[in-house]
Amino acid sequence: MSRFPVENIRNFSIVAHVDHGKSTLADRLLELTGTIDKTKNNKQVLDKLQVERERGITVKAQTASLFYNCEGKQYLLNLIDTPGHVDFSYEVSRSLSACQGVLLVVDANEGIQAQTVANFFLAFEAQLSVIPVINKIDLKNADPERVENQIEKVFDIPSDECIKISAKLGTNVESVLQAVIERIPPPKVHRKNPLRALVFDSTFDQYRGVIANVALFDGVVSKGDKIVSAHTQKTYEVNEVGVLNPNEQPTHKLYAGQVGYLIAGMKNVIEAQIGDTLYLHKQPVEPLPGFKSAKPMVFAGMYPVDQSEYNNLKSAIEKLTLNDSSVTVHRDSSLALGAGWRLGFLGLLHMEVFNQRLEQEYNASVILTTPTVPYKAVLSSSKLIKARRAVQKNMIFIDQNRVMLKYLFPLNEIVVDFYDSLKSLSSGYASFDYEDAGYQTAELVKMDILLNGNTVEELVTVVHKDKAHSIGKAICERLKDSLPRQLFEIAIQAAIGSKIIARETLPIFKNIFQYGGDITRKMKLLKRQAEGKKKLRKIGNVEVPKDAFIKVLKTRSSK
Ligand SMILES: Nc1nc2c(ncn2[C@@H]2O[C@H](COP(=O)(O)OP(=O)(O)OP(=O)(O)O)[C@@H](O)[C@H]2O)c(=O)[nH]1
Repeated sequence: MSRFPVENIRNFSIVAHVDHGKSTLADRLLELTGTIDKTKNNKQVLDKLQVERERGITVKAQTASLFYNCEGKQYLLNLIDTPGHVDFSYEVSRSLSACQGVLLVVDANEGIQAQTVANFFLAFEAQLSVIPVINKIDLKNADPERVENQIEKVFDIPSDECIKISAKLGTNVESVLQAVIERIPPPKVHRKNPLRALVFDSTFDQYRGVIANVALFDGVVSKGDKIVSAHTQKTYEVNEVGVLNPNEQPTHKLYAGQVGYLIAGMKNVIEAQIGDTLYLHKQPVEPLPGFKSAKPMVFAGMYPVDQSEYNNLKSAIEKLTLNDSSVTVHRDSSLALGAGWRLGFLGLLHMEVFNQRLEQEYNASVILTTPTVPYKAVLSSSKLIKARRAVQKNMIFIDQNRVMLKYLFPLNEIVVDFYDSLKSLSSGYASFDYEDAGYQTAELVKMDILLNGNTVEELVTVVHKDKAHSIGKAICERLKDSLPRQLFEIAIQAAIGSKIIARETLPIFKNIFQYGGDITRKMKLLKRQAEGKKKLRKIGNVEVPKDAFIKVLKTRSSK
């Protein structure tokens, strides 16, 4: 790694609105620099997680070091591919701390969207060089000139600085690499100073412990060095250092200005804080500023399906939060569900992805309660508190066809279904981003869902008074559709305090043996029923499959 003096290093991120083509551009850059084989059908190579491949979205920022020859000089380019969805913007802001520039990718057909604006300002505030890249110029409806004008108008970047490419076909991608070298400055670091390494991400490997992604601001770190964590003041020996290429490739050393990984026998989340500074033993330094902590917007209770799984789930949550530090975790317990946690997420998609990763990567089976947002309640006998609707704050025309509107919304009106409704109403044209605007007063009620008179803890929710009836009715109808019939009638009710506001009745189950028929079919049915029982939760004497909770959650979204 000593072959790369600081002036031959460029650290940059790819940022964009969701689906504008970041991961596809990253594939082409990996191919062009020979990091991955060009002959293979490479698709979103840096999206390594199963959940990313299944959903076709990036949820985790990924780092790759590329080696590139330009005019006789060898460059080391450290690329960080970031997620586009608003729920994962915390990943973006952290990644930018290890960079001096960004490629701001904009779809040549869709033009500037909400996360394009949000990401531009993240980069601008961090004083990074911004290279606008207009992607998908191969599309029939592409209009790169219109997008150039938008970029000039909204971001004040001269249109001749835009690079027009097709990441899919590879058209003009080489000029992106040229621009990275010419327009992004090398990092401002000092190799002769004592080591200062920022931990900007980390993952947990079952055999090797914590693998920390580090950006070196000063000095050098070598295998065998004794290092100290500024956060815990614990000392460790470095077992391995290296670069991600895009898989781990050990190197004996990492030098200031470089980005790579480090393994030093850290075993848990408390030892490996994201934002921590590592320095050499006996050479203490002023720690780097670290990161603002993420502010969770959506909260849900999480419990093991089976209480004997509590410790396994605890360890799975700890390992996964190491890789996703934006999730907040507090111990919680419920009479009905036993011991569990209250988790805070940045949005509903974030919650779904976290749950899916727990199931896929840690084989955990969990019950999640209805997501809620935080409230501050002032107990008062008078009716002073008035509900507030969205209030328009301002309106800016981006060009003839596009307008940017700012509103003040109650958070619970937007986290669940707002984005989907906006997309369908605008035929996919409108996009959306949000930030916290503090607490407001509102008329809210706590709504219980009862099965034969017993409260279903997972479905207790806070709703606006005016919407309680329609949401309660929809939940009861959906529960009726998704609950299996049982040997007795079930009353499904929505209640506010002692007042019932909606009711459905699930009729009695008819035994399959009444119909006679093929014995093997009956055995199959019984076997399936027995397997299904493992995933059942008993509420009073009513058995509720886990799927039913998920279906009901989705009902709430559509109301
Ligand atoms: N026609 C065309 N399609 C492209 C181009 N670049 C990307 N795509 C397609 O656009 C879709 C989204 O591309 P991705 O690279 O996954 O987008 P992304 O910005 O990484 O998405 P997120 O990480 O989820 O935000 C995929 O179906 C790509 O095949 C391009 O240059 N031309």
